Amino acid sequence: MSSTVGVLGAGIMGRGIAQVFAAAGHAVVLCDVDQATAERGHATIRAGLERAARKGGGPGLDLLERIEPAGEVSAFTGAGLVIEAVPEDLDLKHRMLTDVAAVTGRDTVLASNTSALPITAIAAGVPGPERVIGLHFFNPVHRMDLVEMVCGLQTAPATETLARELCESAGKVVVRVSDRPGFVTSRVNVLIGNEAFHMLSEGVAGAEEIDTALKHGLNHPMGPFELIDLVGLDTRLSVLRGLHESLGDRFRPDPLLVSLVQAGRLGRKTGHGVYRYDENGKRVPGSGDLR
Ligand SMILES: NC(=O)c1ccc[n+]([C@@H]2O[C@H](COP(=O)([O-])OP(=O)(O)OC[C@H]3O[C@@H](n4cnc5c(N)ncnc54)[C@H](O)[C@@H]3O)[C@@H](O)[C@H]2O)c1
Repeated sequence: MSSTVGVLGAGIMGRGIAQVFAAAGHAVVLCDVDQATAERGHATIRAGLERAARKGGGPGLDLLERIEPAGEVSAFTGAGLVIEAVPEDLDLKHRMLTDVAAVTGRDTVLASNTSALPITAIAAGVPGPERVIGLHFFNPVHRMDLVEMVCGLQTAPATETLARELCESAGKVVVRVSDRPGFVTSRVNVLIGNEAFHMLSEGVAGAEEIDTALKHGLNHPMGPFELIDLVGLDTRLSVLRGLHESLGDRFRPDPLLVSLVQAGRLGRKTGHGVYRYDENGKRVPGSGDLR
């Protein structure tokens, strides 16, 4: 089987996934809506590696040569594994994997990095649904070891084996979970984040105080608002909406989160979410002043 890995979507997650597979020695094709967007993704990976190298860390710049930007899914022909990391939208993901299925061999594993959408529904109607699986990576991908491997009703055991082997070859710890809404991690994580917004809206404490309390009192490595700004408020809202629909009222998105997304405050990627960030991505002191 080919060890070439295709990544569809050169956003936050796609770039991270491309980087870790390239760092593990795989050839990677990184595809987005067009060539220019894919090349911007490649340049962003380079900038991150250069930043890490200046601080004396990171895997080095050599891996960039193994990442080929592409503007068409036809570039995935010959890949052993293709992972989609396009926005959290069932129809879009289903459409994209159907397009990828048309240009890849029947033994290519087709994976979705969805945070919470059902793999069985994404796979339904994709030619060869037995090769579709969920591979849920975590942000930032180069620092977070876990991959939740989500098996849909149609996922074949051979698909599981190949997907596990490839993820482990990139140094990941793989946990197999069933195809239930939110899997394990998203289900817990979005509840914590939503509760943090409820507390902020009720005036229990300010954003910085809530973040500090969970880091220092509950040993969370990041506060819930720091994490939401990293993940993207739009992504978090999509996940909550999906879980609200499937699991009921306890996942109803907090109105403040909805308003922030409507205002375009999507987190670090737009420079403003719960907190504000300067042009170097540094948090502006005192900017967590939402009430
Ligand atoms: N952000 C996180 O922390 C995180 C963590 C785990 C999983 N996820 C999941 O990963 C997926 C991607 O999230 P993200 O945060 O990287 O999103 P993002 O908005 O940063 O990136 C999405 C990318 O997909 C591209 N895209 C959109 N439509 C496309 C198309 N038709 N063809 C090719 N590319 C297309 C966009 O141009 C963009 O580059 C989502 O399903 C999300 O739920 C996100």
